[in-house]
Amino acid sequence: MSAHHFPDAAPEPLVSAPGRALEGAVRIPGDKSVSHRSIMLGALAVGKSRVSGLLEGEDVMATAAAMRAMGATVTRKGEGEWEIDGVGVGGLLEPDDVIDMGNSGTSTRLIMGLIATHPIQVTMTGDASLRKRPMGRVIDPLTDMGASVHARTGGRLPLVIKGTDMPLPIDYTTPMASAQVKSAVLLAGLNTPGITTVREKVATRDHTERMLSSMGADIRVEDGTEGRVVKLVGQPELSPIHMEVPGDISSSAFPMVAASIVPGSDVLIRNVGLNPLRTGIIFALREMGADITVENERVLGGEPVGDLRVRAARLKGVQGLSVDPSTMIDEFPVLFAAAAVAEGDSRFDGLHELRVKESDRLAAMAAGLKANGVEVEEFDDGIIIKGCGGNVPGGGTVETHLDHRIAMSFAILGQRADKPVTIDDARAIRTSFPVFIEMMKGLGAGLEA
Ligand SMILES: O=C(O)C1=C[C@@H](OP(=O)(O)O)[C@@H](O)[C@H](O)C1
Ligand SMILES: C=C(OP(=O)(O)O)C(=O)O
Repeated sequence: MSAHHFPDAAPEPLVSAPGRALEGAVRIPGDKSVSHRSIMLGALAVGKSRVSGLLEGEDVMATAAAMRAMGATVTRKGEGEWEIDGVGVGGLLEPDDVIDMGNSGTSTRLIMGLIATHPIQVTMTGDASLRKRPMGRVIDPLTDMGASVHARTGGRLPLVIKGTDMPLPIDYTTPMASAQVKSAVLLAGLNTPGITTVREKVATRDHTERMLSSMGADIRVEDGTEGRVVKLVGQPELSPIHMEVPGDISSSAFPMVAASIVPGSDVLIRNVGLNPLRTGIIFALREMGADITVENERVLGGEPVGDLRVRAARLKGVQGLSVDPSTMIDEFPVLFAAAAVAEGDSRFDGLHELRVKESDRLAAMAAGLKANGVEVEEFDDGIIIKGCGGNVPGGGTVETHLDHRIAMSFAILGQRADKPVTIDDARAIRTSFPVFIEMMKGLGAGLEA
């Protein structure tokens, strides 16, 4: 059960200080984006889906609970082994209580898409972080398709969404680079007669498209001069999924940065998902001088995977990246930690989306870096970080604002701090990477709960 069910429960601080050089091989838990989608789409298939390597973090468990509340049978068979008995497209039932999405934006926005074109009414809520996040970006297109939504001011949770029994296909251009918005519209398009079209100026992660295609849906993706166009033919019969979820590259980013910045480190990260719309962090770190090699490339569950070997390197600052931010959107906080240790200043921009994640990640990183003696300048859509060219001073306490990525980023930064870095509350780490602390300690990191 997630932390917000115990609002009075004590926070769990974490102290990070240098350990030894990081060494060893690890297998990162399953990809969060793929895990969510495997449960949602398994729930809409006809028959029994089997998924292994599922991420058993709180966010994915929120998705599982919601799909159960809407009639699917979602069963844990063993560690990471799950079975989903689908109700078929159009078969979702009205839950008899509020559904609680915890800390998870992906669960909320994608499931809103599913509800929008089923004739059911659902009340959704979430934790203090999720209740601050904007849902207008999905409310707008889902309303065009026929759903009605009553949300709190600013399109915020809790909200009531009433799906339509007469859905209309739409041709929608996403106003911001967001795989969640794209996926919400495509999932709504599943129970909509005709062709639903989503256009994006820059391509975002395409796990929904890949999984739907593997399940037999008629879905076409075309890249043109104005970006990417995805067309889905509605009301398919989806065959069940049988897949192994690749390791989460977003989680891998933490040991990747740690091994890069701790002198003498040499780490092998096995089985990492290398979908080209997710690999920005590898290129960004290499632009800063990191030593990362990809070995043993193969395909798993319709997604490319490989092993990453990361050796310590002297990182240098960068003035803007040549990498598209949407290919590494969740990895910026830990990249900022790398920039704080690097030699020379770094400037990152075009990152307005970071302000609407589990926390305002530009503000939270700027505050935490400053508290630990790093000079930064935060601006509207980015940040300038003055690299320390080695250890950061440290000694500060970081406010995580219920944001797992902020907590983990500072746990990594503490590995190169003169004085320990204190994280006010590490509980949010369970949303995406429950074994993080244990795994990092196993590699040699100095972390004390
Ligand atoms: O579709 C997904 O699984 C996700 C999309 C991204 O969000 P946006 O679509 O808001 O950019 C990302 O930040 C999130 O962690 C997962
Ligand atoms: C932004 C994230 O997730 P979500 O939007 O699903 O809460 C994340 O995991 O960094």
